Amino acid sequence: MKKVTTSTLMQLKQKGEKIAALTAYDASFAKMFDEQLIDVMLIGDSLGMVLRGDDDTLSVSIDDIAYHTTCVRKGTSRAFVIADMPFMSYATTELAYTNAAKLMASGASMVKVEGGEWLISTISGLVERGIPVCGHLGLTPQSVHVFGGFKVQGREQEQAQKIIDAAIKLEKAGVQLLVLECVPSAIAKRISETLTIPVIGIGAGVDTDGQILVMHDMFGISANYMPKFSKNYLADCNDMRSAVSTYIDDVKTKRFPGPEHSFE
Ligand SMILES: Nc1nc(=O)c2c([nH]1)NC[C@@H]1CN(c3ccc(C(=O)N[C@@H](CCC(=O)O)C(=O)O)cc3)CN21
Ligand SMILES: CC(C)C(=O)C(=O)O
Ligand SMILES: [Mg+2]
Repeated sequence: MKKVTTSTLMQLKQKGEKIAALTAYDASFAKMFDEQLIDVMLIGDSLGMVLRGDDDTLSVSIDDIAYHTTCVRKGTSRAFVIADMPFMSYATTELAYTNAAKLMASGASMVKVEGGEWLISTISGLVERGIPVCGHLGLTPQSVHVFGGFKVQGREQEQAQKIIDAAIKLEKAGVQLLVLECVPSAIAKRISETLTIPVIGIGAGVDTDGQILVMHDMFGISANYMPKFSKNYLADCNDMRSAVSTYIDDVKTKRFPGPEHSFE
């Protein structure tokens, strides 16, 4: 089967076809998601919360992500695999190079970093050295203590404009994909229309170029809590494979997310 690449994702956006993504942390689930034709799998630093049971993502290490990336890579034959750079692993450009190299060597095809303006030179340096980068704006969970909680971002005009400007700058710096988390749907729509690269939303409304969920939320089994933007796809089918394929189908047909999973 033909592998999903950055060009495939770009083509999906150009054709107006939605990108379906899930987090994955091990080979068995990765294989199941891959067989159901998920487009993208992310080894998220959310593993600190859903696997380890922490209240935030801050204590996840580069070795944690590298280990789970190895696991996911072994279960994947088609999907595009992205690995999160954990908290402080890209605090300087030099650190970013060393740590991104570890994740690529573990089987990632792209790394994801949280932040805007301050990351521009790090991102262009990574891309110039051959490491594809995914941006992440809006609610960036590694800044939870700066935000004072997991709160929707971009509700005030000035803050919204900052996110829009950052998205444009990230694209210019060379990111080939952007995750937008917990921002008002109208802002996510505007950014998705403005950028050439695909925008994948989580709690960002139905008008982004794709959707991502934490797999445990999609199965309704998360240890801590269930964010409003998630949906339990096991609730009315009782079969994991059907839950995954219904989620993918709902993303492709824009049945997910509904207004009840989105913010104004
Ligand atoms: N299980 C899980 N799901 C996630 O989506 C997720 C993680 N863990 N860990 C890493 C980050 C943290 N995320 C979170 C966590 C909580 C909220 C939350 O409680 N949001 C409120 C909105 C609050 C507001 O209105 O400002 C909500 O009601 O959903 C949002 C994102 C997203 N990511
Ligand atoms: C929620 C997604 C986008 C993420 O960054 C994670 O799972 O860590
Ligand atoms: Mg993350």
